[in-house]
Order: sequence, then structure tokens, then C-alpha cells
Amino acid sequence: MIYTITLNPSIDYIVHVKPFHLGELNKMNDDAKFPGGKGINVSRVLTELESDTTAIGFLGGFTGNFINDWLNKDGIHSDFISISDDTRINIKLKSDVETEINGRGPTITPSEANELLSRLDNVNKKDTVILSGSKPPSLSADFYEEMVKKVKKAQAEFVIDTTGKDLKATLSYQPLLVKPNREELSELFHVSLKTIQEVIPYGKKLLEMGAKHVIISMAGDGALLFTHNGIYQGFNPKGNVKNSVGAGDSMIAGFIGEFTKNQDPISAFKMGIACGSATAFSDDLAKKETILSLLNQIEIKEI
Ligand SMILES: Nc1ncnc2c1ncn2[C@@H]1O[C@H](COP(=O)(O)OP(=O)(O)O)[C@@H](O)[C@H]1O
Ligand SMILES: O=P(O)(O)OC[C@H]1O[C@](O)(COP(=O)(O)O)[C@@H](O)[C@@H]1O
Repeated sequence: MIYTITLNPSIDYIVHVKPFHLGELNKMNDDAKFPGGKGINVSRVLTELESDTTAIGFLGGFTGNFINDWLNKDGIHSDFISISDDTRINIKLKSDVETEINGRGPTITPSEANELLSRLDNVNKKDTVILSGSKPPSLSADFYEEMVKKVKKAQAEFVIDTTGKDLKATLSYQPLLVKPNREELSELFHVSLKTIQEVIPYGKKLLEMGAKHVIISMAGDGALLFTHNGIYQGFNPKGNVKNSVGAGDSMIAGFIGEFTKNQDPISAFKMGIACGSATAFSDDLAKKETILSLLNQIEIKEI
């Protein structure tokens, strides 16, 4: 089973306004609401890939109901903890440029937090647990590390897709995969990274710090995979970019969905790129047909 944990789900409210004038009344061209939050996105794409997955996290209020209903309608298996506060709404404003305004997240009470930790009692050594996204501010500073300790105690694999201190604190527990994008990598090490040659030493550093596999995703410029056997560059297929929200989550779903089937990081990387690009070329997250149609256009080169 691949569990995904989303501590801070969201409704992603996508708003198209063209042109957009700050400080004036603007009319939307169109808008759409999708269930969001990194782990939820990973579970949605894993379900497309027919991998067994259960999405876990906190959901509350009318916004939480919207997400729950959507997941049930789409047959996404989930086991969320019901909280008394409302799940956040994240605004994705699409105009000449994309602007994101993400909420900080609801209040999680200590008993709700404990309930989530007890969900991890079901994890066993055949499972993979994907821990993704930001943490609502009311959770303890070491909540990610506490979850990772429980997962390791069960001898399961884990993936961590978060930033800053939470990522650094969990690397020594040897995550199966970490996937910062180039900007997150720059922030993590307080450096400016533009070229692939500049990125490489910092990808290697994440391996040295404990990760078993590292992907540095670079949006339209593809991605780099670092393993203990080599470094690989992945090139995106060609397509018409519609919405890149969730491309990184889709990439993680592709990599882990494939890796858990055959333990081959290169074919998993290829599937990761297919899923990331398929989402970038779709209005919502990637569908299976789009993913499969892109798969054999993807080139991987050892560097
Ligand atoms: N504009 C794009 N064109 C083609 N593929 C893309 C595009 N944006 C993202 N992807 C694919 O999705 C992957 C993850 O996207 P990225 O934007 O780097 O992650 P994140 O959403 O975490 O910031 C990229 O490495 C790439 O393979
Ligand atoms: O938990 P965070 O870091 O605030 O991010 C939440 C946002 O990230 C997303 O999961 C998209 O993430 P990616 O574009 O990195 O794949 C959105 O659905 C959501 O609004």
C-alpha cells in the first residue's frame, strides 16, 4: 500500500483573469475548484496508474466536505481525520503570469494530531508512506519527524516532499525519494542555482545527507535524478502547457508508482517525467491516457 499524508489539504481555486489589474475590480474569464494538497494530488495520480493508495490527513468544514466528496466520486481511497476547523482554500490566479496565494491552514487540536499519528500504527514493512506539503502552524515543530520515526519503526519506506527544516530534519532517516524543485533546492542551501552544472553538487549533497534517490525538478527544463549509481538528466516531451499546479506531485506519483512495481529508478524516473508533463499539459491532474501517450517520447541521458 502507498499511503499519502497531506497535513494541509486545500481546495485549489483556479481563477483566470485576463488582463488583471491590481487594486481594481476585475472580472473572471472562468474559474474552477479542484481538491488540492500535495499528498492528495499524489494519491489521485497513483489511482490513475492503478496503484493501491490510501490518502490520509486532516479535513474539516464545507471545504473538507468538497474534497471528501470529490475523492469518493473518483474512487480515491482515503481515511482522513475529521477536524473542527475549515480546510484552507488556495488561490491560483492565472493571467499573463501565474500567481499563487496559499492559505496557512486550519487549527489542528492535540487530539486530532494524535489521531493522525495513530493512523500510522497500521503501516507495515511492505508499505511506502509519502509525506507531502506544508504543515498547519498549530502542529508541533517536529511533527514530520515524529511521523517519520513511526514509519521507520514499522520498517516501511518513506518519501518526504516538503521544504526547509522539516526536509533537513528527516534526511538522516534515509527517505526513498526527495524531490525539491530547483527553487526549493536553492532556498534549502541559501544559494542561487540556475544551470544544471550549478545544481549537481547540491543534488549530490542530498544523497550524502541520507536520501536514497533525489530528483531535482526544473519545470519546463525537465529534471535530474541522482542515485548512488549515477546521475541522469530527463528531458520533457513536447506539448501545450495548460496548468502546472500539481506537476511535482504527479512526478512523485509516477516515480513511486513505478518504483514499487520494479525497483528500477530509471524507468521510475521516466514515468515520473511522463506524469509531471501530462499534468502540465492538462487542466486538472494527469489522466492515464495522456501519461501513456507521452511515456515513450521521454529521453533519459546519463551525465
Ligand atoms: N512547462 C512544462 N512542460 C513540460 N513538463 C513540465 C512543465 N512543468 C512541469 N513539467 C514536468 O513536471 C515536473 C515537475 O514540475 P516542477 O514544476 O518542477 O515541480 P513542482 O510542481 O514541484 O514545482 C518537471 O520536472 C517536468 O518533467
Ligand atoms: O502544502 P503546500 O506546500 O502549501 O502546497 C499546497 C499546494 O501544492 C499543490 O499540491 C501543488 O503542488 P506542486 O505544484 O508542487 O505539485 C497544490 O495542490 C496546493 O495548493
